[in-house]
Amino acid sequence: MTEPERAVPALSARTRVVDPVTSLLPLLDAQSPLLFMRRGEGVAGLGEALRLTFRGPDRIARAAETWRRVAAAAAVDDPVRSSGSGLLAFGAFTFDERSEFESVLIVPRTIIGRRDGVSWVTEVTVAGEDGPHPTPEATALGAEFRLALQPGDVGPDRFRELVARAVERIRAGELRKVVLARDLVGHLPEGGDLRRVLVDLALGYPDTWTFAIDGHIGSSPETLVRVNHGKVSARVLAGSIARGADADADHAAALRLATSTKDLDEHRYAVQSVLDALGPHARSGISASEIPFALKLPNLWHLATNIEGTLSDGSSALDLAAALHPTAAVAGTPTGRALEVIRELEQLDRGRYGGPVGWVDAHGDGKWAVSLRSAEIDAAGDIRAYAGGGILAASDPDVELAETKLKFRPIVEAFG
Ligand SMILES: C=C(O[C@H]1C=CC=C(C(=O)O)[C@@H]1O)C(=O)O
Repeated sequence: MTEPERAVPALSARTRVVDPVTSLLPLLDAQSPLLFMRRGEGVAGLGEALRLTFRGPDRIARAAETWRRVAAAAAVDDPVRSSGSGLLAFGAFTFDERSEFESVLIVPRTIIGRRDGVSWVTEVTVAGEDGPHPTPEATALGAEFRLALQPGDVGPDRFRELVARAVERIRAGELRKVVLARDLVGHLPEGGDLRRVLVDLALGYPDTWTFAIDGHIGSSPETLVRVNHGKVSARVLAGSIARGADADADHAAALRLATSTKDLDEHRYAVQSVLDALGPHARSGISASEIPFALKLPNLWHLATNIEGTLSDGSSALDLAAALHPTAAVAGTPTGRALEVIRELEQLDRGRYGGPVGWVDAHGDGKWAVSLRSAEIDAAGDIRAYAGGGILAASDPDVELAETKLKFRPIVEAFG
């Protein structure tokens, strides 16, 4: 059944340069922060001028189409012309089309941006409404809190069992790779200031995308897709190993990862899925380094490949997120079979974990990460965090469990 085209409001966005903002974090709303930031630069949002929600199989493509119409109907005055200035929508999309969670695009009333030493504020007005714009004002962080996240629906033993079952099915030839995840749960104390969690994530993992969108927060090292003036880029991650305890052990770990057939295979599937999805949108070619490099994070080494190209069809960053999701870094190979196996074995609602999170502007430029190292926090304060790993024929359940512990570290420590 096709959904009737929804009416879109006429938005006006006006951007102005402001005095340098030293940190975006104290400006955020403590309970419903909106943020997409890396190395201190990025965008933050206050209030909501527009909230669009999507569900089902075409949720990302429909969001891209609706956003195209919102942007076409909008009046944008943007003298700053930086990445993230002007009109934009933050978005968070579910991993699975069957999720109970909503996929959202949110246009804040006020957007604060920071890049290359320039800070700006964009005020968004909805035609026919001239409600007050929230004033970006730094406020003191609320009381510190510590909470211990506990095993959720897929506890450690069950996860090991699921990995073993997945390995059997891969060895039987049903599929080549599947990404299985497990969960941790907890409860946010009444009035808990989520900016405390974001500060820890941003300080502990400065080279990752720290995000907070519609109660979904995390720090992801993986760039799903970035579009800037017709150029497209992505960073694919898949294949992981623990950091070593000292410099020699650390170097040896990176070398082990870079020469591990299992991890190189796991990585190859993830890169191929991104090249296949981007290829039709960049006819003059997409370039990817032949050999992945080892990306150092505070908790892990990952195999990483940077991908670049020039768009040939005017796709927006959100169109490309729709084409790319789910990559083999979060689903598996072949995709359809991997999704079925994930549903059957995990029986978890991943929410927006593993889905695209980021922003798109009125020109279609934008930055989207794959939500990893992340958690859902609902209105009642219930928290569910997720971490997973790519399973192949050679996977060992104990090793995979240990890897998820490392992947949980950013979010566990930020809450703890
Ligand atoms: C699925 C996750 O990581 C993906 C991204 C990087 C490395 C991965 C791996 O080595 O398994 C996963 O594909 C996660 O962090 O929950």
